[in-house]
Amino acid sequence: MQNYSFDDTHIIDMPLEKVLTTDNLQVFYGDNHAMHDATLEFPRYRITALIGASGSGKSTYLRCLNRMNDRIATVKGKIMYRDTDINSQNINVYEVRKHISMVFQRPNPFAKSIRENITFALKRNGIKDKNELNKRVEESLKAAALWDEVKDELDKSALALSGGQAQRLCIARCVAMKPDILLLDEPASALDPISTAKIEETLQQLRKNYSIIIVTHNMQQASRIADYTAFFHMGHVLEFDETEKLFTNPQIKATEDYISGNFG
Ligand SMILES: Nc1ncnc2c1ncn2[C@@H]1O[C@H](COP(=O)(O)OP(=O)(O)OP(=O)(O)O)[C@@H](O)[C@H]1O
Repeated sequence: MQNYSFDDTHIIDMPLEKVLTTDNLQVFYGDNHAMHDATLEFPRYRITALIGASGSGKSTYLRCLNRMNDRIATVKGKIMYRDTDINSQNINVYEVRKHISMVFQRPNPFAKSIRENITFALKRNGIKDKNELNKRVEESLKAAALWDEVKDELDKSALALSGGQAQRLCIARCVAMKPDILLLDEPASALDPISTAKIEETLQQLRKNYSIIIVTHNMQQASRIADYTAFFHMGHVLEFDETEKLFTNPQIKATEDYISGNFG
């Protein structure tokens, strides 16, 4: 692979209201310094895509944002959310995850009914009122564009759903807790094109009420849905800009080579 300078970067300051920022974020898996100095600002009510080749550090970075790397890696630097550094030691990570929720690559519904997939965390957080629970089930399934398909079978097993439906259920499960930020790690990579399109539509709708950060390998997907895009290369963020600018007029050679398929 061609050597690109890690000093040559183009990272814009976020002109919109910020929902989350990382300041000099670094991640170590033992001796492997997997993420170097990631300093980024994420906008509220927008979609930001993280792109880059396999192993460039996208998932590593994303997992830091709601402390999913605890016990796996050493994470240094600041992650500022509502004036609090959520990367500091004294933070309750379960509280963090109520505000910053993660959807994984493979749909992972619980072996419970569709309804219970949604209500499980709500009940654990003290919501017992049946009407409130029913309301949250309906609202979150509607937000994830799944309600019309499952409203008559809420008590059936979630394991009977298709992959695309199961992934939308996982999104609904997050949304039911009313987080601020949704993190998605390649949520459509295991899905067919129709299910992928449905997930993309769902994310476009969710963007009105949530701030979304999505890892994707799919550059068309990033250019279709993301307002801002960050390009990762070998554990460095080399470029961050409005998606349209990054794809039509990249400022960094590595980004240009990656998006034009001349990488490696
Ligand atoms: N749990 C882990 N333990 C040790 N090293 C890890 C772990 N997860 C990732 N790494 C290493 O961190 C680096 C970045 O990997 P990461 O999975 O974050 O990249 P990525 O850009 O998300 O790749 P992909 O697109 O293939 O998912 C790689 O060198 C990888 O081997």
